[in-house]
Amino acid sequence: MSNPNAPDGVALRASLLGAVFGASSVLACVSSPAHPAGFVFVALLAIFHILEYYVTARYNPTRVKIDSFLLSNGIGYPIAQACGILEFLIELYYFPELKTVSNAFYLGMAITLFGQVFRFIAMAQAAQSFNHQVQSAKLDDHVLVTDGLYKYFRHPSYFGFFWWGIGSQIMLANPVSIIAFGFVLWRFFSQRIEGEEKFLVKFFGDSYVRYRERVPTRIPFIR
Ligand SMILES: C[S@@+](CC[C@H](N)C(=O)[O-])C[C@H]1O[C@@H](n2cnc3c(N)ncnc32)[C@H](O)[C@@H]1O
Repeated sequence: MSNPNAPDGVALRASLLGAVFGASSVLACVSSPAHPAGFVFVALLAIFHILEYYVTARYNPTRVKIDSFLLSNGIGYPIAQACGILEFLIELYYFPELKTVSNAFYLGMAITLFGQVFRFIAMAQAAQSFNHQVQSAKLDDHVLVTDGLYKYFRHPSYFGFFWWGIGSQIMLANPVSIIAFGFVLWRFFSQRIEGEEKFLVKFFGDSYVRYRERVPTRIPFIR
């Protein structure tokens, strides 16, 4: 069986993501100053995956593994990101004026960065209770987290990623993907939260039921 935390596998992924981040950042600055959104998007995507591993390693070191980069996160995720990039490229070809730097670019980038920081803080605050795979059996060190962002948002890391995804499509000025990402992410988190909370009620009983009554998700239309 292959080692889920093989140092060579970690080093390879970290270096490749770092190289993608560096190259896209340089290209965003030099190669197409009027249309940097595609390169900025790739740079932010690389940073997202680097931080998924970094925050897990820093705040949840007993659970970190190669999968913490979230690079093999089911087929739906790469398909969705590829569709966003494809829409961007098609519209860049046919309607280049749509993709020039505008207020939407800055607004989208700000929303994406906000979502990134939010998720980072949530993962750090949940620490060993955070797990990229929804747990169906309670581990000994799994405690109910109700402080920090969790005091005001019931699922802050999902809230952060929800806005990361929508913000990235606003930044790319992708009208179709803004709507598609909003719908797909909403449906995904709606179902995931429902399933996750069944286990949280099983693990923490009344404490979780009371917490759920008190604290909303703040993801639109998911109480
Ligand atoms: C990917 S993490 C997401 C955590 C949370 N849903 C969020 O968005 O910040 C999934 C794991 O977090 C655990 N979890 C979710 N909310 C929790 C809480 N308030 N306290 C402790 N563990 C929690 C679940 O049991 C699950 O195994």
